[in-house]
This record gives sequence, C-alpha cells and structure tokens, in this order.
Amino acid sequence: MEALGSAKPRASPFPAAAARSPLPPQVVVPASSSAPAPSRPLRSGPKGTIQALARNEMLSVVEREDCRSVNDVAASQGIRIRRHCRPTASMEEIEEEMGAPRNVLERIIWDKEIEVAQGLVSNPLREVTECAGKAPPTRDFYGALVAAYMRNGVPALIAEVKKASPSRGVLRENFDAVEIAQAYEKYGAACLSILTDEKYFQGSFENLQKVRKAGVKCPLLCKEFVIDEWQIYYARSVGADAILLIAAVLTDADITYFLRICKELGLTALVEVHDGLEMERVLRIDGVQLIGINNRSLATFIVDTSNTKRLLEKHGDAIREKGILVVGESGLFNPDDVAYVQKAGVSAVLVGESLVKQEDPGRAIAGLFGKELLR
Ligand SMILES: O=P(O)(O)OC[C@@H](O)[C@@H](O)c1c[nH]c2ccccc12
Repeated sequence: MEALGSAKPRASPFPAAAARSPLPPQVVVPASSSAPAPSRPLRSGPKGTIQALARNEMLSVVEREDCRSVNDVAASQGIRIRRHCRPTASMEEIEEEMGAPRNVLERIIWDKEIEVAQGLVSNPLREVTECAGKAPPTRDFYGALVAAYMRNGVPALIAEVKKASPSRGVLRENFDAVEIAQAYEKYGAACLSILTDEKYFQGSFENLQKVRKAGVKCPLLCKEFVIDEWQIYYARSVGADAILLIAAVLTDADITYFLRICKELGLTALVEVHDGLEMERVLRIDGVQLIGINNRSLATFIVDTSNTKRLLEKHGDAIREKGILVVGESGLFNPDDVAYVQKAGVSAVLVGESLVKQEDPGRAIAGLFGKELLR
C-alpha cells in the first residue's frame, strides 16, 4: 500500500476527545474552523462577556472548559498525565498556561497532541480510515506469541526496533530498521515492536511500513503514544498488526473505545500498565487479551524488574481467570532476567536495548535466552 499523502499541515482541528464532547452539538467546533486559539489567558468579565468574544475565542473557551473536564475525569481515575487540548498553540504558550510538564511522559503527550492534530490535517481521518479498511489483513499477534511460547518453553520474544530513547539516548548509530527486523525474525523473534514516535525515540511510521513491505512475516506492534483514534487507523493503514495502549495516559473510556476500534480493524491491543492502580483499572475493562507490565516508569525512567513479580503476585489469579496473556516489558538483559519474569508468570517479553545495542541484534537473541530459539 502506498504512503498516505503528506500535505503541509495547516491549522489543526481539535482532538478527538473534543469531538466526543458531552457539550451540545452547537458548540462543537466545525471542521472548517481553522483559527488558532489565542495565546493570552481567558478573559474574565461581567456576565455576557462571552457573547462579545470573537467566535474563535469563544471556541477556545469551550475547548479549554472541555479539556478541564477531560483532565478531571482522568485525575479521578488516578491518571497524573494532563492534556493541554491546545493543538494550535506553541509549547511556550501552553507552558505559560499550564506550567512545565510534570514529567517526561507528560511532555511526550503534550507534543503528541500537537503532532496528532497536524497529522489529522495532512491525512484526514476519513482518508486514513478508508486506507486502513483496504490494508491487507492483520497477522495474529496474540496467536504468534502463544505458538512461540509452546514451541520454545521460554517466553515468546517481541523484539523491539528502537533507535533511541529519552532515558538512554541513541542506542545504535548505524540504524537500519529493516535489517534489524529481518535479523530478529531470522533468529526466532515471535513478533516485532516498531517504535514510531519521532521526537523522543527517533522512530517513524515509515519504518513500520518499510519493515512490512520488506516481507517480514512476524506480526508488528506499532509502539506509539496513542491518544487519538486517528493514530490507530493510521498504524493499521501502514501495516500494523497490534498497537500499544498506555494506561498511564488513557482513561477507562478511552481504553474501552480504542479496544473497540482495534477489534473492528483486527488489531491486537497490548495494554500497558506500570502499577497496581493501572492494573486494577485494566482488569475491570472487558475485552483485554494482552497486558504488558512495564518495568520502567515512563515518568521517572526507573527500571525495576521486581515490578512484574509484585504485580503478578497480587493480580495473577484474576489475570489467569480472564485468560489474559502477560508481557514482561523493559530492562531485560540476560537469561536470568528472562527466567525471573517467566517464573513470575509472563508468557512473553518485550526487549529493545539489550538486543539493539549489540553488533548483531539477531544473534544477540540466543544470548538473551541462553539458547537458540526455534522459528
Ligand atoms: O529497551 P528495553 O529496556 O528492553 O525496553 C523495551 C520496551 O519495553 C520499551 O521500549 C517500552 C515499553 N513501553 C514503552 C512505551 C513507550 C515507549 C517505549 C516503551
């Protein structure tokens, strides 16, 4: 399938959350609205002032009120990441209003809001959904993990194509996504994870598409910070078979809604949690098949593999009862690490750094597991 168009971004539409706003339809921003939100703070004034505001300013008021309720709902679920909902403002303007982001994850999400809005302009949702609908069928990500686990008796490998990260910097200078993906496949990876975030991980959707087009057969996870349905359709349109949903940034309603879209598209969702609260939230949501436990906090970057053990000790029974498969994510470097998370109850592992940093990332797989994997 050909790449989607890449017209220069004009002004951005509002995020999908606003389109699903509970506000009455007459105040939802029409698609034709292209006026950027004003940078100064909200005006306060006598009753009726709002009627006197220019239309775009009024819409901006609506946008921010709506955003406040979005952030309130998130906070009530224990989510600490806020949205700015001002995709046309500059980061300085956003920080002037909201203060600096509280941590790296929040900064990534704030950038992502702007990026998604620009993506929606260059590749409108209708075109992207059409493209996603016409894409060749998905490969069975979940099934590939189960089969590999049975075949090898060690957790199935989701090998990550990862050039850099905010915590580790550039992991590999000479980076060829297709070459790495082919090497991973050759040496027994069950599935691949392709980082698509450009700004913080130096990844791209283009890498995902290139790997798919190069004939790699492993199912592909689009490793993205999903905050909007557009990203899911876009991922599918370039060949993704699975997508990451991060509980630390998504409300229960968002996860439920995105799972529905995934189901429609035949995509597997890997729902990522880092702590007990996120795990409890995710276990209450119907239709989750795959939970990833991230040993790295995306807020502080602290890596602790005992996180997987702790969460599975507490929630293992509920997880097994629901037939959910668990992926141990991040900070795994050697056979002891793999054995440790396997004993804790994971059926698959997601590994980037320890493979991608080695001269030959394919051969590094045998080093990680202490044996060669069967394909
Ligand atoms: O490179 P590591 O430590 O092996 O980690 C891989 C993967 O788990 C990590 O890249 C990751 C897990 N969840 C994420 C969410 C966004 C970005 C990256 C990630």
